Amino acid sequence: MNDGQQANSDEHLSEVWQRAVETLSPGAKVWVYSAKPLSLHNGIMIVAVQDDLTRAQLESRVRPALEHAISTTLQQETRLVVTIEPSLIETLHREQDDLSINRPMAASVAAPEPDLDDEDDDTGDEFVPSWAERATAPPRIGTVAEARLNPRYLFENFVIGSSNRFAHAAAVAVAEAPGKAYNPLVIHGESGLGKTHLLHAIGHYVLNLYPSSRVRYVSSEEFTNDVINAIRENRTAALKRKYREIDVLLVDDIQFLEGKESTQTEFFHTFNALHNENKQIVMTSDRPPKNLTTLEDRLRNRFEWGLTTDVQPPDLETRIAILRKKAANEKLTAPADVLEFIASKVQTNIRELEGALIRATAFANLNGTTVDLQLAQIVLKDLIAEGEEPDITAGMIMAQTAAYSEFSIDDLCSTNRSRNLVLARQIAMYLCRELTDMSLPKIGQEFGNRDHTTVMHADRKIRKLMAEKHAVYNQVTELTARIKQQARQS
Ligand SMILES: Nc1ncnc2c1ncn2[C@@H]1O[C@H](COP(=O)(O)OP(=O)(O)OP(=O)(O)O)[C@@H](O)[C@H]1O
Repeated sequence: MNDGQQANSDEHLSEVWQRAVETLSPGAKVWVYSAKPLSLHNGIMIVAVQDDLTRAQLESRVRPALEHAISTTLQQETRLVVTIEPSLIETLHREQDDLSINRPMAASVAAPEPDLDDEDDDTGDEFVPSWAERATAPPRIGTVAEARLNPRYLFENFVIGSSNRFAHAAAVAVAEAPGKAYNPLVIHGESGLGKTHLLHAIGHYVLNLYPSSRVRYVSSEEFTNDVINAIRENRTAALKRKYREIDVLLVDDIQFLEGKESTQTEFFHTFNALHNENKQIVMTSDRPPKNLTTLEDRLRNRFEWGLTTDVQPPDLETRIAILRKKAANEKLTAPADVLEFIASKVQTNIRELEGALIRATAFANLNGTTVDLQLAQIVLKDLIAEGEEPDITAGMIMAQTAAYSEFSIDDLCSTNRSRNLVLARQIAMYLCRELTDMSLPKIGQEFGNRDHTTVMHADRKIRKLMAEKHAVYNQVTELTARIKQQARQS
């Protein structure tokens, strides 16, 4: 982004913010008068206030109204992240003196961003992220960068789809303003869906943005071992230094803390020490914290202080995009029909998805041949049989959607066009596309003999809505889970 574009984007940010503020009641306006919008990226607006009290009031009283107003203006569901900038008071006074009140202040946060949203960007190798230019900013704190991060787990290599869009946006927000956006951030989801990738990506991003910050990545198992060894060898002071004298703590798989009493106690104190100092904590888990039932209440409770977000299995388009990116990054050659075949067969675990691609290309390499569809089908036969999804029918999808939306199957097939019913019908059509092998005309037939273009339109519309509206996304995700469960039982 050049200077002119940056100025335009600052102006846009400021305008969106002002419009939202104008919709507030006079009582609510009191809490936003000194707030400053800093950045707007991927459905997250970061706003700075000068102290904890203002942040708490803004979060509890004004947030819903502001989010609603901003989302309406932008026509995109937007979350507000409130950060604290104590220097804001002075800056405000200075700026008011200058009569340039609307100019965003925190250059380090509002500077141009890499286009993280571009799912088709396969030019990762040449891409120089704009934060690389900012990396010369004065060190924020500390002098040692401590991280063992996988160099491939970068935001640039992470393909965004409706299944992970929110988790990705939250991760970027946290990486841009550690300790200020969401603290702690917990990302949960089933195995192989990108939680560790996002955790490492946060670490890389922070280290690029703030080269001297101290980032520590640890799995819960390593943390447990460290605690056990420290106790045994009487080195608890060193343990405390290791985990408390850092700026960003990234903890993978916190479900493994369950049932480990002394580790939980140590983690509790570590958490408190870091959180009190506004140091960032990010954790991953295979379940939401509230379902970590054998974790001490006080820990579970703290895990819910910040933001909890999930990653879901990716849809077909995202799976294909992930394979394309993987093939480009690893210089693997596989034609489009092979990628589509693998993506259509391996649906629930990205690690397995990548594994299938690597297996097919490795087999071809070893045999001095190239990968084609026939070869992929033979090589992956066993893996695909294992991972086969239960058979899902249009009837199941319609029955579950009808029950969920409180309409009847007849309603879904009728010509009635009331708003809620149209949405439910379109979701059901979309799910037929996503979860079955039925052709467009066949789906149309199932829904009261509709034309295939109606199904195509529904499919496109729901994809778009899922990317824009968290409510629709959640609805579709929940319905998908119910349908799969029914299919498994029948
Ligand atoms: N959205 C994505 N784009 C590109 N690659 C992805 C994406 N999601 C996951 N991957 C890749 O899939 C593999 C598995 O991801 P990862 O290890 O982060 O999963 P996880 O959720 O942490 O699993 P587990 O709970 O088993 O540790 C990694 O190689 C990762 O790079």
